[in-house]
Order: sequence, then structure tokens, then C-alpha cells
Amino acid sequence: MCTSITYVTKDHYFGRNFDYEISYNEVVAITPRNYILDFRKIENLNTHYAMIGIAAGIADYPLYYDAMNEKGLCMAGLNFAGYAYYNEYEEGKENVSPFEFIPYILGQCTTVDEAKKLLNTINLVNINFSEKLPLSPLHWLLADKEKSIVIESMEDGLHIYDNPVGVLTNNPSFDYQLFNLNNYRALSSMTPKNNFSNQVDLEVYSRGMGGIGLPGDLSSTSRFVRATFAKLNSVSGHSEDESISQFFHILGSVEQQRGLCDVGDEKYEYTVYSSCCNADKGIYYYRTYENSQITALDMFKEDLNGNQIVKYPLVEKQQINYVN
Ligand SMILES: C[C@H](CCC(=O)NCCS(=O)(=O)O)[C@H]1CC[C@H]2[C@@H]3CC[C@@H]4C[C@H](O)CC[C@]4(C)[C@H]3C[C@H](O)[C@]12C
Repeated sequence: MCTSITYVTKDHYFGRNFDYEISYNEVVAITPRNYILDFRKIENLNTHYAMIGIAAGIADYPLYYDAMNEKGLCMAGLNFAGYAYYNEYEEGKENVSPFEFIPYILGQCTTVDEAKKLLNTINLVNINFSEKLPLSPLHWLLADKEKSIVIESMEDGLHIYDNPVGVLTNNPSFDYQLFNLNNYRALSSMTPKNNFSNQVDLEVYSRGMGGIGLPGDLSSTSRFVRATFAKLNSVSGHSEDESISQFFHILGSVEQQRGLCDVGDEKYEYTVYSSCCNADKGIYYYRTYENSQITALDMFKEDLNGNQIVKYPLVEKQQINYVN
């Protein structure tokens, strides 16, 4: 499972928990403007916006899980197994395969509205990256500072939802996740008054009772409600330090500890990494399961006019500040 959120203080922040039981040798990858983006069915992009994000480090192609471009547009792919459906090639459409989708959008668009125009002509086509890397069933969160949308390609067509809460998890489809929030409208960050009955005197024996009923488990519907509640009630200062700390704490509300989600064969789904982009400044921050220290990469410190992907392996060793 994964959770992705967008968050605005003074700047715009975007990121995700990447929850899984295996890794594809993830790296932070910077794709500069003149790296030739090679597409299977449409014309290559020989120059495009530069982007930074986490990608699979197993191929010489920017196989992004999530990324932002130099204009502050951000996009993340999350599992959508059993719901995602990719089509046959269709003449007259822009046939983009799911593994090309993030570079295709971030390479050319500066805002969600610009991306929406491209989405009018797109056909998410069922082409593998390779035999070893088959199609992934995904849906996507796409965000700029003002708004976000969710993109779901399903058997009945391409769905593009405005996302008023700026959160995405996994199954089922986004319209359900949003509707399900109605069930939690009584939750509050405030101490609730006794609505139960005036015939019984109910005590406020603890702080935090306004949130009783918030689902605590790791299912995607529960994470959706919990991350949304955390994000929308979140209070943070505007400085960079306060903002990214708060961002990682929101993601922390839905992080997965190893062992709690058994997927068989002695494998457990856990939060492999959490990321937070400052989309205004082009800085990619992340933490990994074993390394609680925040690592940062500034895309503008790279030569963005280059033509080769620059890759940084994740810093995964715990960094402890021993004081004596
Ligand atoms: C598994 C991940 C979703 C995490 C998630 O949501 N976990 C919940 C599981 S569950 O909901 O509990 O079942 C997704 C997110 C992005 C994906 C890569 C995208 C590029 C590339 C595309 C190629 O076509 C295939 C290989 C490739 C490296 C992909 C592998 C894998 O598919 C990645 C990592």
C-alpha cells in the first residue's frame, strides 16, 4: 500500500509513503532537460522540463514512482491492482504506456490544467517495459500548488477526478474513497460534547476523544481517512524546517511497520521510504525505513542542461547522533 499527499504552507510540498515488500533498487534520479525521452508509440521528447524523483535503479530509463519537475508539477503512481486497465493501441490518440506516463506529463506541463489538456487525447496503452518488468496496475496523483487530480484508467474508460483533499492511497477507486469520508464527518480535533444522550453523564476522561472512531488499521480505505484527517487538521509554521517536519509527521500517521501486514512467504509490506518534495524550490527530501535522518537533494544544484540521468543511491543506513 502507499499513501501520497500534497500540502501547502508557504511553499508547496508533495510526497508519499512507498509501502511494499520488495525493492527495485530505488535511486533518486534527476532527468535533465536534454536527456532523450524515448517513447514507444509517440514521438520522443528531445528536450523537456527537468525532473527529480525516486525511480527503479534497474534500467537506463527514468522509471519514476514519484517525481516533480522544475516548474513544481508533481506526480506519483500508486498501486491500483484489479482496477487499473490499460487499452490496446488506438489510432489517432497519444498512446502512452504506464511506465512512460510520469515523464510524459512532467516533461511537458507546468500545471494541472495544462496536463488536463494532454489527458484529453491520451490512451494508456498496454505495453510492458520489458518481460521482466510487466505492466503495473497504477493510478496517479498529479498536483501543482493550487490543485490536484487523480487519474484512473479503468475498463470503462479514463477517469479524471478533482481531488479536493489532496490525498491518494490504493483500492478501490477514488470516487469511493472520497464518498467514504462522509462516514467520518462527526470526527473532530476538538473535544466533543455529549451528543450520545442527555440521560447519561459522559465524562471527558482523556484528550483526543474527538478522533475516536478514526480507523487505525493499514487498509487503503482506512489510510485514506486517517491521512486526510491528519492533513486537513494539521497546523504548521511556514518555515522549511517546520513544513517538512509536519509533512513527514502526516505521512507518519499512515506508515507501515514491518510485520503488521503479512503478504505471505515471510514477506511483510512496510514503508520502504517516505518522500517530501518542496515543489517551489526543487528539493527532494526522503527518509527510509532504516534511516530516520532526512536526506535532501536539490535539483538545481545539478546541471539541468545535461543529457544523462543522474542517479543517487538511497542513503539507507541509520544515522545516529551519539552525543557522548
Ligand atoms: C509496487 C509500487 C506501488 C506501491 C504500492 O502501491 N504498494 C501497495 C501494494 S497493494 O496495493 O497493497 O497491492 C509501484 C509504484 C511504481 C511502480 C514502478 C513504476 C515504474 C516501472 C513500471 C514497469 O511497468 C514495471 C516496473 C516499475 C519499476 C514499477 C514497479 C512497481 O509496480 C511500482 C514500484
